[in-house]
Amino acid sequence: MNELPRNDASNRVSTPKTDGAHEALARMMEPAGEPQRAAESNKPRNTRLGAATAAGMSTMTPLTPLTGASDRKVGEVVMSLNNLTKRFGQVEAVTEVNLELRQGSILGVVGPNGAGKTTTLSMATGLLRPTSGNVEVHGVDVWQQPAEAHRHIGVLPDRLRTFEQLTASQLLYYTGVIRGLEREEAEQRAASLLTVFGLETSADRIVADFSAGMAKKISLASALVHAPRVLVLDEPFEAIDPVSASELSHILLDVVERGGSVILSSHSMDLVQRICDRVAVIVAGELLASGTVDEVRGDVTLEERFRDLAQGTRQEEGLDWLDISFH
Ligand SMILES: Nc1ncnc2c1ncn2[C@@H]1O[C@H](COP(=O)(O)OP(=O)(O)OP(=O)(O)O)[C@@H](O)[C@H]1O
Repeated sequence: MNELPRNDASNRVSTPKTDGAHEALARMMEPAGEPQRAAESNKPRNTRLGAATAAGMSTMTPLTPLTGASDRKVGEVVMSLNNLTKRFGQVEAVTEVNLELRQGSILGVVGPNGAGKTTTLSMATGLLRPTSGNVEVHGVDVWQQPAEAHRHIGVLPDRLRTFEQLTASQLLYYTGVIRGLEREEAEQRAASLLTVFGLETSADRIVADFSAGMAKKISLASALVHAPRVLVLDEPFEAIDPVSASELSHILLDVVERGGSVILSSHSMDLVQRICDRVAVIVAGELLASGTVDEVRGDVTLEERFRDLAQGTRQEEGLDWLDISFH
């Protein structure tokens, strides 16, 4: 059983004992050729996974106890978006976006509504064909060798498309099998992921009956089942309650500590600032800033920087006419 954090400053670095789920996630995320990392999974860690969900709910302070993202050591480039452009008829949704994701990094993509975040991430994962430009993951072109590329990528798409008439447990199992896992391995991983995401008690429920947040969690679990090296997550925190958001943050931190890499979009500057080491700001389809969070925000908060960049393209318009309604 996990040791639960106390509701004081001492829970900023909790030291949970590892449980079966944690071990399973460790095994799943283990990059080939680095067996020593598995042994390290027994060390006390600044992470909590789903097994303590219920008991932790009353005591966790969402989004506070995370280690400094800016100190994160990142490695080689694992995904590169090269001159990506997408046109929908007359609309140029994305214009020549260049981005790199490095191993062990969490890259946050931010931008106002309609900026082109989903379009960019959809092109990155092979869901949407670029008008021009290309995407490589571990040196494999996503559009030229889709099967090979998809072995490396786990995707949480914007609009959840899933086999929702399956139970949660079936969905994870079949996703694992489709992704090439042996049946027994798929079964084990499905059980582990249900625990990691705190969905054990909903294992036999039909996914169509899940709430928006639960549906997001099961989709995220599905994205992890084949232990991809790169996770591409479109708004993973949308519709997630603060406690689950905190747990999800820790899961993502666990993934990158184990050698994975994450690119995610979010509207929460606070969250991006806390868990991402790098950030990219897209406005009106163009990449206006990218780099470490500190580089991008400069001497203001990320939110202020974001507002400056986003408002630079927007016309001021008042609602003076609305006064009439209140007279
Ligand atoms: N299938 C499509 N057909 C036509 N236009 C599209 C299509 N998909 C996206 N667009 C347009 O491309 C632009 C970028 O949309 P996108 O969904 O990538 O923005 P976003 O940054 O993800 O927005 P949000 O934060 O609101 O989710 C918008 O102008 C949108 O209307």
